[in-house]
Amino acid sequence: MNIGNEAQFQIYQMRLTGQYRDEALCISVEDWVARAREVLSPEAFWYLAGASGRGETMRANEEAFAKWRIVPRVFRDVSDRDLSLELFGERLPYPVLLAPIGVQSILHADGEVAAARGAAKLGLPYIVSSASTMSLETIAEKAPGATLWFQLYWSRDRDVAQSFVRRAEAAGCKALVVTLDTPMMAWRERDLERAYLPFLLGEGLGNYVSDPAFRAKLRRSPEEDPAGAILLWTQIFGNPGLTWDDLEWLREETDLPLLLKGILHPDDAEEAFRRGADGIIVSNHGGRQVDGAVASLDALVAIRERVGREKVVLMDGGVRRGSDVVKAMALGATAVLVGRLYGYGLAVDGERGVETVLRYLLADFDLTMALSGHRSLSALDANALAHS
Ligand SMILES: Cc1cc2nc3c(=O)[nH]c(=O)nc-3n(C[C@H](O)[C@H](O)[C@H](O)COP(=O)(O)O)c2cc1C
Ligand SMILES: O=C(O)C(=O)c1ccccc1
Repeated sequence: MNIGNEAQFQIYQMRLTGQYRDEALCISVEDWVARAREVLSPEAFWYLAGASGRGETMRANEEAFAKWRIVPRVFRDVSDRDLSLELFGERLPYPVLLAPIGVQSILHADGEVAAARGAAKLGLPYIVSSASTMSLETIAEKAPGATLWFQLYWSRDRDVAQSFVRRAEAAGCKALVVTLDTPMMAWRERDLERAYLPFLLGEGLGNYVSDPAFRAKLRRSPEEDPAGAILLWTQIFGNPGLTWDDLEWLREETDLPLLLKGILHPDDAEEAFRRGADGIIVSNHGGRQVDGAVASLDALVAIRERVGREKVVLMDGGVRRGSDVVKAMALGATAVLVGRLYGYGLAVDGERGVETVLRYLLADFDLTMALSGHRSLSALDANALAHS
């Protein structure tokens, strides 16, 4: 059965067999957000839900989807859908990946392991953040079925950056994502009001304190002197001095598919491919960095037009429902990443929450595809849409 019909059936089945548990079942995105808000401290909730500045870009990300409407087609035999795609030689069941989110222990005690396992239940790749609570190796070990990618915060310290790349390869990651929009944190008013930074609590350093190159820079071990490790981290985490020429070093450092995340300008998109990137992720970091930045979906349209049809162009920002995925795909995304959405699932119910919130997103996507007259991703293009 297709995932959409199956999920509907399951929900009604629960009611029929008396297993429907009101407190365990969120359906809409708004339900997940509201429940997450109940279970999380204000600091943790706003860490996840917040943005930079006025939140203009975060809102624009969602509103950009509303500027487009789907124009459904009929008489197209949609009884069986195949929404899979091939990406870097691997088949993905759906064009959806889990975006890197740092310090997931803030959201749930089982943190990244729960999220990676939830993703694995649906066969979706999980992108491990450089700033994960648990080390990449721990996540790989405890979520054995998961397809992992690694997100690199390119450290100012080249030994650490290089060591992270080696570890991503050794842990079996399928791709390397380099995030370029966060060499420093933006002006995040909610976090600043509370003087809240996870790292000050020693959280989010899982990949650093376990790293031989990082440890070699410390006079005393992180176990003996946690404050020393935090201090070093603040000094080497970001690297605002990077330029396009540095990419050559990283490109030679690894044979993994290399994606640049945080691209918004068509000129940068073009340059990325010219310099040997295998893909880009059109993203404004969920509106957490440059407030007032262009919405991801709008940037996607301009970038796809520039780089042509063949290049791998992923996008994230504002993907909340099935129709959003349909629209992004129709506008030229190779696949989309979801960020906060699975964060809410993780907060509400750990592994099961992540699996459920993703299952519902995919169910909605599948049903929207079917009802719009699309049986596969290949036939989906801007012809399927109209401006609202
Ligand atoms: C709480 C939180 C933490 C994040 N941490 C990272 C990170 O460590 N590395 C990274 O590249 N992006 C990070 N991001 C950005 C996401 O990968 C993604 O670009 C964004 O969440 C997409 O927007 P959405 O939340 O609207 O789906 C983070 C986002 C959130 C919400
Ligand atoms: O909050 C973020 O958006 C983010 O990218 C991040 C980076 C390092 C640690 C935690 C989150």
